[in-house]
Amino acid sequence: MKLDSVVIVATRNKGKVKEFAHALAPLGKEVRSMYDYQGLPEVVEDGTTFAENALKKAKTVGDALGLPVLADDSGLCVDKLDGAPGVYSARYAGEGASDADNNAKLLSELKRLSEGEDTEQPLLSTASFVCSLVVYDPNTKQSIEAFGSVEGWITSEPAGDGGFGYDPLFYLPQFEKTMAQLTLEEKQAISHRGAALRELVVKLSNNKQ
Ligand SMILES: O=P(O)(O)OP(=O)(O)OP(=O)(O)OC[C@H]1O[C@@H](n2cnc3c(O)ncnc32)[C@H](O)[C@@H]1O
Ligand SMILES: [Mg+2]
Repeated sequence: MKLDSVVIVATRNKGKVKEFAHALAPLGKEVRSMYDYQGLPEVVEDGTTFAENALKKAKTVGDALGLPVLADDSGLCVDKLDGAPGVYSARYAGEGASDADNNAKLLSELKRLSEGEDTEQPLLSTASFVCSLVVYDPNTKQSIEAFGSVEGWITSEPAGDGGFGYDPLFYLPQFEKTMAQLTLEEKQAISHRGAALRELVVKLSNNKQ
């Protein structure tokens, strides 16, 4: 399997679309998303793992279009919250929640846990962003998977307006910045999605089917 010059990503997340378009442009690829096709089925993200949900997205959309499709299921795992919000990251504050709602919920959960601690710390917990990617070809039923992650801290002081989702709360000590303060290039070089995409490109180039 190999990626066509038009890469269809089974997503409705515009932040993801922007990152994939930016990352794949140097490889001569144009990115399309679910916004570019009419009448696609909704994907029910009821898997218990990121990989399961990514495969479900790629299969649902790939089967509907009859074309190979790339899908991304990703999220934030916060150590002090035992890995939450995890696969529920997009709907942490409820179905249809905005990024702002989810970020507010995350801060309130973490602040509740640190109540009574005598020192006021801006860094509330270690955390990781994780990303499962799957490319699925409905013609051969073959799928190829890749995974990436990045470690950081949740900060009580949101900063930056780049990226999307939980980026303003995800602090990277090595940069002394949040993910939302990085450029698209900088984010891609260190992010879960960047790492997963690099792994996927290697796997695809080694794949002879
Ligand atoms: O399912 P699709 O249509 O791809 O879009 P989505 O936004 O619902 O995406 P997910 O189901 O994979 O949920 C992942 C959530 O995790 C968060 N997330 C994932 N990657 C992120 C990133 O790079 N930066 C910040 N937050 C991220 C963000 O809140 C996402 O909504
Ligand atoms: Mg989703």
